[in-house]
Parts: sequence; structure tokens; C-alpha cells
Amino acid sequence: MLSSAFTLLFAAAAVVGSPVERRAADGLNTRAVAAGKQYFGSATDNGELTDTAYAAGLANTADFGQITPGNSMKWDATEKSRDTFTFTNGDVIADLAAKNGQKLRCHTLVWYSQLPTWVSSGGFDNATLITIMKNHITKTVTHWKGKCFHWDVANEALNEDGTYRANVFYNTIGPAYLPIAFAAAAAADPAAKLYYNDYNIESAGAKSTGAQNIVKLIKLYGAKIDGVGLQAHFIAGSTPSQSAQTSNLNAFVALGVEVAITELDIRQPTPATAAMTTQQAKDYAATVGACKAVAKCVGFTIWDYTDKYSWIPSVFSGQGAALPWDSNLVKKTEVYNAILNAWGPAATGAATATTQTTVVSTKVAVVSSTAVVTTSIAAVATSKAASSTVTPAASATAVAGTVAKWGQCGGNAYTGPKGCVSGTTCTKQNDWYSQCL
Ligand SMILES: O[C@@H]1[C@@H](O)[C@H](O[C@@H]2CO[C@@H](O[C@@H]3CO[C@@H](O[C@@H]4CO[C@@H](O)[C@H](O)[C@H]4O)[C@H](O)[C@H]3O)[C@H](O)[C@H]2O)OC[C@H]1O
Repeated sequence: MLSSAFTLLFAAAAVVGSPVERRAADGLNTRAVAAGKQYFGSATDNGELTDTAYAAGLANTADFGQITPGNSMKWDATEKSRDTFTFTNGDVIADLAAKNGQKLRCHTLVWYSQLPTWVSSGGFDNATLITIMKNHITKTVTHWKGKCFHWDVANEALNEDGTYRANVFYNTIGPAYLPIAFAAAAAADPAAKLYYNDYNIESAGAKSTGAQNIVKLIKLYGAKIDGVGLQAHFIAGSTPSQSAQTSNLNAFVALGVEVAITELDIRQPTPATAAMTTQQAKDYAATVGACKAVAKCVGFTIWDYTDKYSWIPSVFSGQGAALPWDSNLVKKTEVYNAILNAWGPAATGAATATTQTTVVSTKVAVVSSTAVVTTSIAAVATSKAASSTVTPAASATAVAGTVAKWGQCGGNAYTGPKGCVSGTTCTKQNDWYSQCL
């Protein structure tokens, strides 16, 4: 019943363009914009779009000013076999954003997961994998050039302790895969904002420090990085406090990048309880409050808007109910209003979205690093890679030997951004670049 009312409401607004639609300006997105943010948005996915009630809710720009494809721009969706590209599903999401007048966050170019086995199984040498990665980035970013306002260039490059995650890119290329990836994306679409995106970096700790060091590393190489995406896949009752999130966001901003909450959901044991939903509402408000408090927190995305299409139950057994709309597409008033109110007041003259439930039921209407860069990415791409930790500052310990793997001399971990080709003879741990040219 509510679900069909929901459909009618949005269908009427979309078709008629009535006073109802004009008064519908209050919502999650318009409140975020009134608070100085660029957008409040939602992830979505191709299969869900045949659900007309769902699609109508997603198209409501009072709530959602931005969409992110959950899967259709990932490597396994775009380049299943080498140099054969398929952009069809991603185009559907890009076209939908354009049709709805929504921004598009594009996700994601280089990730260890949802990576086709022809890449993840390895077997490529350094130079070949760099060529493959750059080709993937160049062709994918070029295809959506001018449409993607943000790109998550690299996703989840870190372990929980802040060291690099061992994946095919790191194992073959070394940490230089990150600046190389960002440089390739910047060359393909200079106007897109380029993000590093990860989870469990939402409060201070080793992983957040690792992500900050990735920002420094990319800048040290002279590549462009514009932002850090904090996924924020949280658990009700165990989320970082607003102040912890705020100071952590500020630590990234201090490095000269913007930040965004990119994949927020707050799961709870299922079936959901009223008490946990109340807690969840508070937790949503804390993250909104943190973003609101940081001027350079530019936007906010929930990882789909309804429990009907949340990824959580399929991955975290016995958990779910993580989003502001339930699995019948009915708004959870407590959670929705907590988000709304955490953004602050509606813009002057806007209808008040907290009254929307009533309106629906009556069908009336509402609807720092500043280090000088001396090494070009081109040079790195053709001859270099490096390091086993994320710390860019090198110590000058003298070590002689043969490079056993990328960035290591005589088995000693190298901590600088430059590095040596496997098999190269080296004389000291520092100054790899001149040693290995
Ligand atoms: O259809 C789904 C997609 O929606 C899904 O999208 C990815 C979901 O999130 C991102 O990757 C996951 C982030 O969370 C990690 O688990 C964390 C483990 O530590 C916990 O403390 C934390 O609470 C958890 O979130 C997962 O291991 C990651 O996979 C990723 O950026 C999205 O693309 O992808 C799978 C599709 O089937």
C-alpha cells in the first residue's frame, strides 16, 4: 500500500511537474546542499532499475543529487578479456544520472576484487602489467570523460594495519602502481576529481595513517589526487563518534585533499529491532555531523537507499536493515529524519521533508605533503616501482645487494617512493632511482 503510494507520488511528480514537485525541494540532498555540500547521493545497480517504484525514489533529486554505480564500472564489468571493453551497463547508469540531473561518482578503476582472473592470476611482468593497468584506466576514463565528476581510481589498497594489501598490482609493480594509476586517470579526464577510496579509515589509526601516506606518496610522484573516499560501512552501536570522524576527516584535509563519505550503510542484526534502529539513526547523524563540520567534506553517499537492494545480507550473514528505506521501499522515518536534521535546516522556502510521510499517505503533494617531485611518472612507468611500506620518507641506511623484488635491495625494505627493477644490482638502500636507472 505504502509502496504503491510511493510510486504514485514520484510518478506524478516526474510527469506533471506540478506545484507538488516544486514544493518537494526539501530532502536529504537539498538539506546537504543547504549545509554547503555538493550532493547527497546513493549507489544503485542495473538490475534494480527495472523496479519502477525504486527507480522513481532514486530519481527524486530532493533526496539524491548524485548516483554511483555499485558494480557496472568495475574491471570485471568493463574489461572481461584483455583489451575488449564493454561499457553498456555503466552507460545505463551514466545516462540515468544525466536524465535525472544527478552527479555521477564513478567506481572503481583499480581494485583487487571484482577483477577478472586474466588480471588477478598474475603472470605478467612489471612493464606488461603497467601497460595493462594504464590501458584499462585510459580507455575506461576516456569513455565516460566529462560524465564522471569523481572517479574512485584506487579502492582498498591497504591492510588493516596500514601496510599495503598484497594484490596483483602491488606484488608486480610495487606501490608505484598507485601514482601510475592516478596519473593515467588524470591524463584521460583532467576535469574529473580523482579519489583514493577505502573502508575502516573513518577514525584515527594505522589504516587511516596508511591512507594519508598514500595521498603523500601519490603527490610525491607528482601525480594528481583530489580526494579520499571514506566508505563508512558501519555497524549500529559500533561506529566512530562524530568528533573522532571529524578529526580524522581533518587529518586528510590537512594534506591538501577533499574528502567524501562514499558508501555509508549501518548494519544491525536482523530482524531489526526498534532499539537498534534508534541507535542506527544516531549513528547516521554522527557521520552526517562530521561531514557537515568539515568544509572540505564535499559529499555524502549511501550504499543504495533501500534494504531491498543492500549488499549487506549477502556478505554479512544475519545482518542487514542498514539503510534509511526498508525492504518495502518505505522510509524509516526515524533514520531519515535523523539524517535530515543532522544536516540542519531546509533552505528558505522549501517544503519540510519530515512531513512527507503524512503527505504520502494523503497523496496531497510533496512530493601536505609539499615535497618537491623530481621523478616523472613516465620514468617510473617504464623503469621503476618500489617500496614495501607506505611511508614515503626514506632513511639513508646503506645496504648493498641485488634487488630480489620490487623496491627491495638485499632483502631490505625500501621506504621511499622510488625503486628498482628486480635483478638490479644496487649499492645502498637510499637513492634507488640513480642506482637503478
Ligand atoms: O553488489 C555488490 C556491491 O554493492 C559491492 O560493492 C562494494 C561494497 O563495498 C566496498 O567493498 C567492501 C567494503 O567492506 C569490506 O568489508 C569490511 C570488512 O571490515 C569491516 O569492519 C567493515 O565493516 C566491512 O565493510 C568488504 O570486504 C569490501 O568488499 C566496495 O568499494 C564496493 O564496490 O561489491 C560486491 C557486489 O556484489
